Amino acid sequence: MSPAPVRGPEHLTLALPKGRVLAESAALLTQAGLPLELPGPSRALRHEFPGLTVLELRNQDVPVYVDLGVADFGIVGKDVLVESGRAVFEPVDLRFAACRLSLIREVGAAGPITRVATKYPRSARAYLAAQGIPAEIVKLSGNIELAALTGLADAVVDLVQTGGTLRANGLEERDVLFHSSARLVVNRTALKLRRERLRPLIERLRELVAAG
Ligand SMILES: Nc1ncnc2c1ncn2[C@@H]1O[C@H](COP(=O)(O)OP(=O)(O)OP(=O)(O)O)[C@@H](O)[C@H]1O
Ligand SMILES: O=P(O)(O)OC[C@H]1O[C@H](OP(=O)(O)OP(=O)(O)O)[C@H](O)[C@@H]1O
Repeated sequence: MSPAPVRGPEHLTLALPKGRVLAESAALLTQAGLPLELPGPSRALRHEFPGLTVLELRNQDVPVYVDLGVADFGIVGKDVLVESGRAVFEPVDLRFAACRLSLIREVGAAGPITRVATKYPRSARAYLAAQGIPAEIVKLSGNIELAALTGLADAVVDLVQTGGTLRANGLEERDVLFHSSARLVVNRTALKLRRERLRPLIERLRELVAAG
């Protein structure tokens, strides 16, 4: 493990997820005054700007980097944050990437739920326990809806936004576990050590979100 570079309190390290959250995060942070111009398609995983390092991560890794303090702050979906179980400070609901985590079955499916497929086992387990449903949970990595279509599972827990994926596949939403949107997350120690930069940034993001 190479030692982490020593950075002064004026330097910030930001964790951003690849994928659908990236572009809007970069646009919002630019509006908030960060010197952030991510390159187009590139294999680079770390980008350096004046006073700012940006790490490009998988969604699930953002809470890990922020909680362990390798990144001072980041942006990630509430769904991923809940699933991570990490108690990072979550000062701003950024409102974009809005969707919900739902229980889904084939249209008209009846009978008990005995096996549930999901990318969100922790959230699914908590929900099933609260409902008193003693189902097995199968962790999958993507295209979760296919598990209900193929009989791998008799229900799935997955994200719904427009409902287009459900309609296209003869599935229906039976319950909503919780609503999700992108969140600003901040390492608690960094908030103290780098407060002169992080506090104004949090305030600016709050204002931008409130202004819609
Ligand atoms: N259809 C959707 N509409 C709106 N927001 C969504 C939708 N699907 C996912 N999201 C939100 O955007 C986040 C990132 O989604 P994305 O599709 O980029 O991740 P992914 O490619 O499935 O994840 P990874 O490859 O990192 O496992 C999700 O965690 C969720 O908060
Ligand atoms: O209600 P909708 O508007 O159809 O959106 C929901 C779909 O969007 C996400 O998938 P995504 O397109 O990111 O593909 P993925 O399964 O590879 O994550 C999610 O997993 C659902 O499948």
